[in-house]
Amino acid sequence: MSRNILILPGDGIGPEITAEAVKILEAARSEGLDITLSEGKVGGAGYDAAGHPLPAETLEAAKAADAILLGAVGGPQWDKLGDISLRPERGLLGLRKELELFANLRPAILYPQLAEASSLKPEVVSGLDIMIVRELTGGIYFGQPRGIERRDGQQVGYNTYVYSESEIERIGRTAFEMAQKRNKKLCSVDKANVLEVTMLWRDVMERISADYPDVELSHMYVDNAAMQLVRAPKQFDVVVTGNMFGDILSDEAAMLTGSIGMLPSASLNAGGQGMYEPCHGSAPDIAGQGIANPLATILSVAMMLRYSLNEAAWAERIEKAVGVVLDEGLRTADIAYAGTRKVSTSEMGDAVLAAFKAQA
Ligand SMILES: NC(=O)C1=CN([C@@H]2O[C@H](COP(=O)(O)OP(=O)(O)OC[C@H]3O[C@@H](n4cnc5c(N)ncnc54)[C@H](O)[C@@H]3O)[C@@H](O)[C@H]2O)C=CC1
Ligand SMILES: CC(C)CC(=O)C(=O)O
Ligand SMILES: [Mg+2]
Repeated sequence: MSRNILILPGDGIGPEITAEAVKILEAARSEGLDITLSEGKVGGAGYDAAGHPLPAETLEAAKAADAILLGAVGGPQWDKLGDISLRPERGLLGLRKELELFANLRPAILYPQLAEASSLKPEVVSGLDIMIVRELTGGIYFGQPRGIERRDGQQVGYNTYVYSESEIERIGRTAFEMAQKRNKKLCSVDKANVLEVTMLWRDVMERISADYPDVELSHMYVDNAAMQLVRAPKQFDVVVTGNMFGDILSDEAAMLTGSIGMLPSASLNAGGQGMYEPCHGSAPDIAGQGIANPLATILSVAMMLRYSLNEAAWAERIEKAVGVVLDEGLRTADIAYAGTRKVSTSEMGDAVLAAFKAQA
């Protein structure tokens, strides 16, 4: 049966990078992978077309899709919208919440060819392979109450950091299962020395660890984790953390792999449906210049094939194609250094496509 994939390019560099990833999906389809592609609008593009960052038509198509590929949302032209519920980022948050995509997997893997592009010394990062498991539908990004209001003659802004036991338990179990499939080491990152919500987080992680006796559970405060990630990142294998800490730590981890343009992600719900997107944003500073790195988006397609479509062999072909192109010395500007050949977004996409086809 044909699997139905919804493409949501979004804003800024979103359309540029998803176009390169779609080339790979179309090549796979022409070689026999049974998929159907359709496209929708989200974020600022959704607002401009339909007056809402998550148009009803897009939400309906997303619910019906077997998997979604999203570029990125946001941009300065929409930051001025007075009604914050209409801003592009709310479209993305709405999609995550409506589809209950609570488990966000962000693998920070250093391709050996990019050791020199990493922000850290090659010996500190060589062989780096961390899986960050970020809770995606709760925490401070969703907690109520939230708002900005006048109190005592001045404006006060507030958000609520809230997690229920069941929300912590389900992301915890996802992380323990991931650790079981990998190196049986799980580090839970919290701020349990200050925040009650993360004291509960730590207690739940401890309680459920009894069901995974083969996994070694450790705990780390988020400030220390941020420091350890740049001091000795290879001490981590699977990291589980809440929505905001995971957002921040994964951008930090991206730089260990050479660039934010290298980090793919999968956002999964309990039914295995998934949305796949690069970890970066819409990069308005480079949008329209044809210089964005499409590899995080292309690698997100590999994650889609592995996690939602159960097509690991196709996923491996994509990952291998990326390796071939890096071996050839091709680099977008963000990962270029002396001795490599700087290429545009579409040249990089075409090179990956050629390396992908060469494995047919
Ligand atoms: N998942 C999403 O759709 C996300 C959306 N955003 C939105 O994106 C907009 C810009 O946010 P920023 O904080 O600037 O984060 P950003 O991730 O868009 O950009 C940060 C820096 O990384 C660079 N960069 C990002 N992706 C790149 C790529 N593929 N290749 C080369 N360089 C790349 C950018 O040029 C910029 O200098 C905002 O509106 C923000 O809300 C931010 C993060 C995630
Ligand atoms: C809603 C997004 C802008 C949050 C984000 O930065 C991310 O998911 O990486
Ligand atoms: Mg982010």
